[in-house]
Amino acid sequence: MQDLSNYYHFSRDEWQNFHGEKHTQAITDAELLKIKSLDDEISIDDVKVIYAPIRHLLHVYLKNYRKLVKLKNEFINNENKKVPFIIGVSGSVAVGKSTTARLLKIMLERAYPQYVVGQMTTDGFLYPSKVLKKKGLMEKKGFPETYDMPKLIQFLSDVKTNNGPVKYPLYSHNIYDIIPGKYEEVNNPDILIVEGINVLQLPSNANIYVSDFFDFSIFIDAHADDIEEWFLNRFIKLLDMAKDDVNSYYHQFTTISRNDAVQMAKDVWNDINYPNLLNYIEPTRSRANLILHKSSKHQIDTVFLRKY
Ligand SMILES: Nc1ncnc2c1ncn2[C@@H]1O[C@H](COP(=O)(O)OP(=O)(O)O)[C@@H](O)[C@H]1O
Ligand SMILES: CC(C)(COP(=O)(O)O)[C@@H](O)C(=O)NCCC(=O)O
Repeated sequence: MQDLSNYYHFSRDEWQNFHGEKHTQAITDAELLKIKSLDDEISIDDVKVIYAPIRHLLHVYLKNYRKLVKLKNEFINNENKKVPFIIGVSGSVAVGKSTTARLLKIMLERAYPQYVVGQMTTDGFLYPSKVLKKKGLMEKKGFPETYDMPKLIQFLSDVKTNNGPVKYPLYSHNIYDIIPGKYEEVNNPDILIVEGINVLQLPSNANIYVSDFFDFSIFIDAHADDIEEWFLNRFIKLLDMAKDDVNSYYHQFTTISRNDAVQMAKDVWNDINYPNLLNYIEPTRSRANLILHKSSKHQIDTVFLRKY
């Protein structure tokens, strides 16, 4: 276990008091229901108890960030240009990064209707399967060397420079590869949420890191046994979705017995995703501003806020 003495530790009960609005509800029941209908997975209780205070904390960081950018521009006699506020979300494969990022996006959009809030994953910066095969890295997908990190850093630098739309490639779980010729665009956002297993890593041959572009970062933490269960559940969902889709990578696993398919997914967890978590993802946890620890069923039981 890493030393987390550099963090304030809060139980769920303690954390829920920090939503910042003394007399009014931080989030209305109608808002909660709308968020819930967009994602049945998230418990309303978590939104109220955990995410409303996070939104308030982000407001503090955002307000300070904007002020600092303005004062810095004044210092160097530059005109005050918008610089996107970037939030990084990290944690294991299948710990719930994209679900959390999606929820944060909705909550921030509601808090700041005047702001453009973007959300993306770093999956698109994995090398395409063709390249991974050539490098003998197909069985290591998700390990640091399977990402084109210089390309990701250039992308984030372009986003911060904010001189027009910036394109990035797209990964599909369905085809288990980068989608050839398909790009998504980040266009002048006020806030960008970037989620990925690799976003807090410090490659030894680099002098600039992905996290240098972050103005706030969150690590989602849980016991490996719980994450394995969530990985297997998601695998089963993907199998169900691929039953009639011959183009899906997962279709091949629908033609063998369910037990054999689940055994294969367990092997993927044990051989790839678990070692990746242990060796390359978990060691980055203590770099995050905020750590959300989940217990079984995805319920967040402890929140760690970095002191300095
Ligand atoms: N708060 C939550 N409550 C219930 N299920 C969740 C929650 N967050 C994520 N999940 C489920 O856990 C699995 C992994 O989540 P996902 O967001 O895809 O993880 P990641 O982006 O880290 O790989 C998915 O099946 C997702 O539906
Ligand atoms: C593409 C990924 C590295 C990204 O992780 P995720 O978005 O699922 O957190 C991962 O989903 C993956 O494909 N890992 C390789 C082994 C596997 O799970 O099939």
